[in-house]
Order: sequence, then C-alpha cells, then structure tokens
Amino acid sequence: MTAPLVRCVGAGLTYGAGVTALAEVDCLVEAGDQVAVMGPSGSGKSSLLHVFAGLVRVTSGDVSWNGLEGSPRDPERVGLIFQEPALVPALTVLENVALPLTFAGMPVVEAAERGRDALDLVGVANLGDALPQEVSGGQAQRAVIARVVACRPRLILADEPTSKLDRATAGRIIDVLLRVSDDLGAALVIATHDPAVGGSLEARWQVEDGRLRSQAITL
Ligand SMILES: Nc1ncnc2c1ncn2[C@@H]1O[C@H](COP(=O)(O)OP(=O)(O)OP(=O)(O)O)[C@@H](O)[C@H]1O
Repeated sequence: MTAPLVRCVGAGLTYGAGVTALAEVDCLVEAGDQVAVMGPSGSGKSSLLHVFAGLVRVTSGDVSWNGLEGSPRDPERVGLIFQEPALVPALTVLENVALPLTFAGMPVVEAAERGRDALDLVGVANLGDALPQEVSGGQAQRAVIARVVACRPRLILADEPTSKLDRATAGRIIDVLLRVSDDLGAALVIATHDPAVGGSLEARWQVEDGRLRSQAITL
C-alpha cells in the first residue's frame, strides 16, 4: 500500500497569544482524493491547508508527507492556489506559468513548451502573450492553475479559489481543477465555504472551531 500524501495525527496549531486555529486533527490525504474542506469563516480551513503545504509547523501532534517522498514546499510535489490569482505583472501569462520551472533550472524553451501545454489544458491557450492586467479574474485564476499544472504536482491545495468570481465562472474553475487533478493523477483539496463548490467534490470535511467534524477515514 502506498503511503498517504499527508498524514496528520493529533495535529494542533496555536498562534501567538493563544488563538487555537486547529485542534486534535486526524486526517489523511491520499492519492486520488478530491476533498472539500468546509466550514465558516475563522474555523481553520486555511490553517489546515497551510499545514498540508508545510507553510506552518503544527504546535502539537504530528504531520508527515511520506507519500510525497520529499518536501511539500517543492512545487513539483504540492501546487498552491489562493483566492487572489497572484501573477507577476511584468511577465506575460506564459512567462508566469513557466516561472517555477525556470527557477528550478529547466531550460527556457522546455519550460515554455510545458507552460503552453498547461495553458491549453485549462482552456486559455490564446492568452500566453497577454499581460496579467489584460485578462479577467477567471482567466487569471486559470493561468495560476496552469502554473500549478506545469509543475505536475502530486497534490493540489486550493484555498477559496473561486470566492472572488461570479457563480458561473466559479463553476467552470472548479470543473477545471477537477479535470487537471484527474489528468495529473494529483489529489485535490479545496477549502471553501460555498456549498455549491463543496457539492462538486466527492468528499467533504467539515471544520468547526479548528476541529474536523466529519472524516470518512481510519488512520
Ligand atoms: N497568522 C495568524 N496569526 C494569528 N491568528 C491567526 C493567524 N492565521 C489565522 N489565525 C486565526 O486562526 C483561526 C483560523 O483561521 P483560518 O484563516 O484558518 O480560518 P478559515 O476557516 O480559513 O477562515 P476564512 O474562511 O475567513 O478564510 C482564526 O481564529 C484566525 O483569526
């Protein structure tokens, strides 16, 4: 049996002056999982994704990434998507998409080729030469997804990726995320407070006051 991509056992996260963001979280993210992390504002959804991404260290319990066989902070292992599509304004969309690959040392021509394939996969092949300020919010979010796709990660973490978009665009972005997760064979975890988004995924985890209320898993 392959190891889970992420395994949390009794994981807790307390910020500075005693704010408990997560408490006694037990969960697994495994290859092929497509999960919505749901809960009200302040319940701990982002904190859980940050822990999965290795961006913050838990203050109690344990987190391991044995199935990733390396650091979760490597974009070729974990791809991150946030609410605001962060693109470098001075670079074209294609240059933005290829950037993590060129940073990692891939030759520019090869990185651009991968970038073009990724833009094609997310449905904005025509926008490679555009600058970020020339594209819509939904198109920018597709470009961010393409940047993740180009790195071929094993796990995609998306934190409220559609909360700035209208409902129709949001639905299309979730469809794109599900499709790229299937195509790459990457697990997908989306934090959302939107029941329509949650309803699109096969599993829903409910977070309340930093605790996971529902998980169909056994550690
Ligand atoms: N860097 C931080 N420093 C101190 N407290 C924090 C920090 N980040 C989050 N918190 C607190 O941790 C708790 C959980 O926050 P978190 O952002 O994980 O919730 P969330 O469910 O993602 O909320 P939202 O839906 O509003 O984004 C909240 O009480 C929040 O104020």
